[in-house]
Amino acid sequence: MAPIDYNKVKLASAKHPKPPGVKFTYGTAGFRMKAELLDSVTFRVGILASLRSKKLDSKTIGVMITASHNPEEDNGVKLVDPYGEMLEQSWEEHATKLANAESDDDLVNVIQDIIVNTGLDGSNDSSIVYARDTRPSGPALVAAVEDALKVLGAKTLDFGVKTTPELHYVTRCLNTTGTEDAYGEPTEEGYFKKLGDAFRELVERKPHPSALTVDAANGVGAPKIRQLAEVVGEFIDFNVVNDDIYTKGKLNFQCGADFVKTQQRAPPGMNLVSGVRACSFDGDADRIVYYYADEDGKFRLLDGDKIAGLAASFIIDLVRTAGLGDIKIGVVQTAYANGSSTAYLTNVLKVPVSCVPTGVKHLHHEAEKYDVGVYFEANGHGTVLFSSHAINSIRSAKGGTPEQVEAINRLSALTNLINQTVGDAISDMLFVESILTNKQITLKQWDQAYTDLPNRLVKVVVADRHIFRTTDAERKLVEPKGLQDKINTIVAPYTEGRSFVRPSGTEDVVRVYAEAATRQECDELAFKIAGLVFDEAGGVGERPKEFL
Ligand SMILES: CC(=O)N[C@H]1[C@@H](OP(=O)(O)O)O[C@H](CO)[C@@H](O)[C@@H]1O
Ligand SMILES: [Mg+2]
Repeated sequence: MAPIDYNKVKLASAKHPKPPGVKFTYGTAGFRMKAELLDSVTFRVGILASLRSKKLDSKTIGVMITASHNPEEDNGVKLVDPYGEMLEQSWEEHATKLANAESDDDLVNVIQDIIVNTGLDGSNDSSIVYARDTRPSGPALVAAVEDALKVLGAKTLDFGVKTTPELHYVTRCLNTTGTEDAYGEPTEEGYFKKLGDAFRELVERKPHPSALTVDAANGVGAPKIRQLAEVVGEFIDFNVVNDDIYTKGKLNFQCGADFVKTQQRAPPGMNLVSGVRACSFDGDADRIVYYYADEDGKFRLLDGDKIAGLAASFIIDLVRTAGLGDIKIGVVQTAYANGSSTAYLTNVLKVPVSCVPTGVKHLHHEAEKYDVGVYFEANGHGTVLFSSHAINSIRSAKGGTPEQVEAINRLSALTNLINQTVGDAISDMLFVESILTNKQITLKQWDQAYTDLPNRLVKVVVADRHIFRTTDAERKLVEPKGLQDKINTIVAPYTEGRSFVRPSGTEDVVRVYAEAATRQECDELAFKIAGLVFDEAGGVGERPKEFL
């Protein structure tokens, strides 16, 4: 217990000056931008982490240095709350204010304001765990965080080069060790052992599938899959590609989950012939998409929506077989979920589906409302949350018949296999593999659950995207006034047509999404709506072109 020494803070801060005039915002994914602009930001995020820990009775806070699927020259930093969740939203504003303090004196003022506003005790102890992905800019940014933590006397644990979900996992473990909510061993070995044991429980005694090609985006997922292979290698062969974490410029370049989802094709160089099973991680391994080539060699994507459908149908069957009918299952999506996936969940699986605004924190919170909440963004970020009611029901269930006992054991293993703190490419991959193994189905059979409607996502650059305001989980525009009526008129004649417009939370663009019964109708619709937005809302640069 020691009060904050503001002179020391100022001296340390002087070594991490804020680039004048730059405006920083703690957004959906924390701070993210060109790495060269981030030194002062990471130093200050170190301060914020310590304050957050002081506020929460010295619980351990996580700091992750990553820019996920962004280009290699970018980096970013975000905080993880004690149970492995994203930083509480009300603190995002404190993060933004700290990052934007122009001088060392301003910084001290902002710290003092945060202390007063949040009623925290500045002399409390603080505890921080931090990690980074494989970006070359990572070590220097970690050093900036360490400078801040040192000056505030925080207890620290350097978790090294890790995936984002590993950091979320360890943060929760550190805060629950010795309690009845104990989440696991707070080490990387503990993480792999937890996943490995659960996977073994789910797949042993079943015929193994063929090898899985894993595109690691030339990122941190590559070394981690090798470590995973040491614990699950007897059940599954991984063929890791795009695993070069050393050559400059390769991270996320023409590979990874974001490339595959947006380009709707395999990474160049991957030999995706019929019969190959493949998946892609993103740069910090918290997203995954699957894909394969059909008999004609045509690329087929199994995105986050398909994973949600597979997961929900598997869990519904297990819960039913286990006789645990009081466990209520729900699925959470965003407006970007393919209309066919929503129809499949609603009409075939008959499971409640909620639609929430874009961004994992919205999905996570909504999923907490169910006993078992499955959430996935179409881009492949998602997980399954089991409420304490569900976990208690599963753990205390006995089961009469062998089928019941087996279903209960499977559900219990799933609660350990699935990383419930955040979407996790490694955990989600093992989850999907265990379902495919249990059902003894191929990627093609999984794909046949429903057929995606052709869809297109277009970016439109406008003078000021902040004039766009939405409602109804971002599916309707409230402002600019009158624009939604015009969109409705354009969409109306299209079979199964749907289109919505919203400002991006991570890029300076407006996103236009469209889907319709055929590729041609979909592209025509996307083109018309993008053109409408450009014409009516101050489009900048080139007017959106027709898709050929
Ligand atoms: C259409 C789309 O994929 N949007 C992404 C993107 O958000 P935007 O607000 O659309 O820029 O980045 C978010 C953070 O990574 C991710 O959660 C989200 O799914
Ligand atoms: Mg990511």
